[in-house]
Amino acid sequence: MDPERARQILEQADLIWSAEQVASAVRRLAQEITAALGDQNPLVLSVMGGAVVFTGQLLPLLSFPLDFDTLYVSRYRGNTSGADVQWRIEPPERCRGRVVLVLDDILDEGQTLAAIRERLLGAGTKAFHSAVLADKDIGQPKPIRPDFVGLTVPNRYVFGFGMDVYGAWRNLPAIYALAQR
Ligand SMILES: O=P(O)(O)OC[C@H]1O[C@H](OP(=O)(O)OP(=O)(O)O)[C@H](O)[C@@H]1O
Ligand SMILES: Nc1nc2[nH]cnc2c(=O)[nH]1
Repeated sequence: MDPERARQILEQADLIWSAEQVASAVRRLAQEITAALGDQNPLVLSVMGGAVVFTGQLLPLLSFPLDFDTLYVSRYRGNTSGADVQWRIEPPERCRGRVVLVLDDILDEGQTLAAIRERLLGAGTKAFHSAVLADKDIGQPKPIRPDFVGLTVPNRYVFGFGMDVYGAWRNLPAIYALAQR
């Protein structure tokens, strides 16, 4: 995106969760995940690209044995509304028979995470768990409920901490909502 436009979007956006609030939520999630899965030797799968920052902050706080790999699934593809779920990196073969923890940045309508669960269970995953940094309050039922949720965000398009706005600002340490027109 044109950098001037990116700066303008950030200036007009509303701060939803500060960097310290997000970091605190990640620390709490690490404790909850450790208590639940610390003796399960899980395969942790990070959903590229939005979960990259969440994953990078969370993994060093998980001080128990685990394996790590990535999935690459995309539904929004730089837009602010979702389309079909497209797989760019499929689940690894080694998910078979494993306890799996999927990390994603945001649960919006839940279609992406539900599709991931279906694909992983179909590929022989023994137990599926999921953690999302942000759960969007869409006011409607969702097809999946994550085991671990960091923060709730309002029913607006949000960005920062791995989440993009038209491709920009994944690098922000806090979470913002796009200004409403
Ligand atoms: O709950 P849903 O409505 O299905 O939306 C959630 C998904 O949307 C985002 O991915 P996106 O398709 O934007 O790709 P990205 O991770 O590359 O940003 C996010 O990372 C989730 O995977
Ligand atoms: N960046 C971003 N990606 C999403 N994917 C689904 N909802 C959202 C959202 O609000 N922001």
